[in-house]
Amino acid sequence: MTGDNVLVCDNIVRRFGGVVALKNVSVAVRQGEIFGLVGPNGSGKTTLVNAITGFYPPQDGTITLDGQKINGLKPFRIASMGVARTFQNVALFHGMSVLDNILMGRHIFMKPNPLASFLYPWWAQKEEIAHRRHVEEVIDLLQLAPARDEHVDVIPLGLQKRVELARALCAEPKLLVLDEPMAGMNQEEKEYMVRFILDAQDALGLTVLIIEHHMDVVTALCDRVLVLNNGQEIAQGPAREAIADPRVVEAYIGKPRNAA
Ligand SMILES: Nc1ncnc2c1ncn2[C@@H]1O[C@H](COP(=O)(O)OP(=O)(O)OP(=O)(O)O)[C@@H](O)[C@H]1O
Repeated sequence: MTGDNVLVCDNIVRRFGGVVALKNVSVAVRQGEIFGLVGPNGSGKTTLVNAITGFYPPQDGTITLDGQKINGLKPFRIASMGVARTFQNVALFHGMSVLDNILMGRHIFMKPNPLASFLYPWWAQKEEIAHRRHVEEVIDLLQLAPARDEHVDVIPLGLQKRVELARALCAEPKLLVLDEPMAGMNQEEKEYMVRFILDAQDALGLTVLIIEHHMDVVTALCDRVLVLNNGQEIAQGPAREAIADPRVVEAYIGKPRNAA
């Protein structure tokens, strides 16, 4: 699995005590695609994302980003190599505005150098303007301008999730990892979010790995999917085909009583 793959996970194993959360899971995400991670509750989706982002490194197997091995690296190192992430439960900085939260996405590019800033203030100013320009582009893309000065604690959940997406986009990721970006949203909010993700992919040429439970969202967004059950792959391939696989249907709704 090489070529235009941004992310390659090869035979990933992760145990928690006696629970084997991932059993030899392999997946490759291609440049520019939206790849879905699907499966019933407890099937290992978040564990795989945690392995990729360095929160729970795998005990076996290899993970590479653009051909570079990343398993074993700390989360901040993996983030600085170009993996940005949103969380199942929104993780924004409380007490701060929408704009300040989004600006935090640029921190991986900020290398404070007081001496350089003192000697060359124009240089620091130029850098600040470049950060602002990128942030404004993302704000426009996700239509967040009307909410930019609001406190994140008082805006609706759908908007909070959009702010989290904006913050991740500001990191200019090679790989954007979205953990259930539609969780808790109503139908209208979900449709908006699908549109924003597709627009962002189109404008910024993103590569996305997304955990998603809503099958209408999966088919609207994903080029390909990996379906997990009990920590193992049960299907992988184009979204519509994979989720129609009888093993996937069975994992979600169970076997009919009269089946052999
Ligand atoms: N930190 C942990 N400690 C112990 N067990 C864990 C831990 N994280 C995950 N597990 C176990 O690993 C298995 C897979 O969990 P995981 O959260 O990856 O599933 P999931 O597919 O993301 O589920 P959901 O859709 O409900 O979020 C479960 O049995 C879970 O209890």
